[in-house]
Amino acid sequence: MQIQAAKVIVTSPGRNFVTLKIETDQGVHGIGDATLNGRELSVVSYLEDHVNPALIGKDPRRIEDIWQYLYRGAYWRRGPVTMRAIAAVDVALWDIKAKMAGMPLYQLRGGRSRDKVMVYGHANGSDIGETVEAVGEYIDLGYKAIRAQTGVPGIKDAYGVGRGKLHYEPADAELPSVTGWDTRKALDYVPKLFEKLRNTYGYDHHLLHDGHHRYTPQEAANLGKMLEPFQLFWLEDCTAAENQEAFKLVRQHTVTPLAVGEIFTTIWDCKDLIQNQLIDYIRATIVGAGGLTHLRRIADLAALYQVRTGCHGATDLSPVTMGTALHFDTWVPNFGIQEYMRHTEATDEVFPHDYSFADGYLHCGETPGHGVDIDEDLAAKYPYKPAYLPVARLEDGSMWNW
Ligand SMILES: O=C(O)C(=O)C[C@H](O)[C@H](O)CO
Ligand SMILES: [Mg+2]
Repeated sequence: MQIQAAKVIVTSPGRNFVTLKIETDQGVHGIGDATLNGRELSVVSYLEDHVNPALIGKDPRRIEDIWQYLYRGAYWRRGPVTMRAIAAVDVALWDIKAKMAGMPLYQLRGGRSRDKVMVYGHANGSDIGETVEAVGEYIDLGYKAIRAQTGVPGIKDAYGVGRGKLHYEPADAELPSVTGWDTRKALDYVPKLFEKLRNTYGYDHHLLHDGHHRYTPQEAANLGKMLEPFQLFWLEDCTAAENQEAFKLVRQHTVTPLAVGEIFTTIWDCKDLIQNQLIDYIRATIVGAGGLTHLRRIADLAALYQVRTGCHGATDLSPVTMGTALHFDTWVPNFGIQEYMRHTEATDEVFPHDYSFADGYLHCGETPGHGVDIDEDLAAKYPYKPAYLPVARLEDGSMWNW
């Protein structure tokens, strides 16, 4: 069996997605997601110029060997561009293998560990009142877990505050737009949101919050401590995770559970936080961290330390990643939760898929493979549109973490 063709499809049904399609001499094809929000074309070039030519003629069943060939063979290791390209190849090959086996992907991983996958949705509003209302709408939709973000008086376009109710899309400008940040104001306002949420809806639902790398370790510890009475499911990216020693300070001061890892690209980024038990949930995901082959290693390491998974699932991860993540989530023993931001209808049409949402849970389908495909004719109707994530600046003009 041989790989006959590998092509990259760029489409923008509301936002940009990069998809790799691998075709075999047996008529079976597989697809993988290679989307890197705001830097999409760099992965297109990595695949078209440096990876795809080397795939032709290879045996698509040798997934592990091809993974190692692309990782070790590049010499230049890790990084978001390399690892997304590898992830796209890896997922397309697993799709092919599962289709050849006539099985849904989770069966090849070892079968079901659970019946359904608990997800969290994104509730946001321009102030506490609006966010409380948005959380209520998610509760009405059946969600068991909800991430709550609020605008903060005095901060221009605080992180996480979308324009629509169910869809949140920060990458919306041809050049990065400038948003603001002020830790003092956020530390005063955010705990009040969670107090109001618990007073309004009680403690039956899981609540989550994303600090989006903005607090210093001391400020993050302070926030975690102030949020303790409201029993969050997790506080995410409370401080930047380049210097992972910093998490010791956060951990010493708060028992609020911590989640990190949506920008991690390999097990090496996760290792110290996991082994030192400085986090409770690892957010690495299929497209970000080298595909199913590599994410499974991260999950197994995490299991040794009672760290659970919480795969990133924002809208910049295509339905291909969501479908594959759901097969992973259905199998992985140390599952925690799955993020689920709904894609737009146009995106769902371009990527027909068999997963479905009911009562706060996502269910992966039983179609052989990962259950997601791409309608190439429809995809061609939505050409690439440059779109960037915003940047953040403090009031005095200093650059800050977006
Ligand atoms: O979903 C989250 O937790 C995020 O932080 C979303 C990110 O801002 C988004 O994926 C960036 O492209
Ligand atoms: Mg996040």
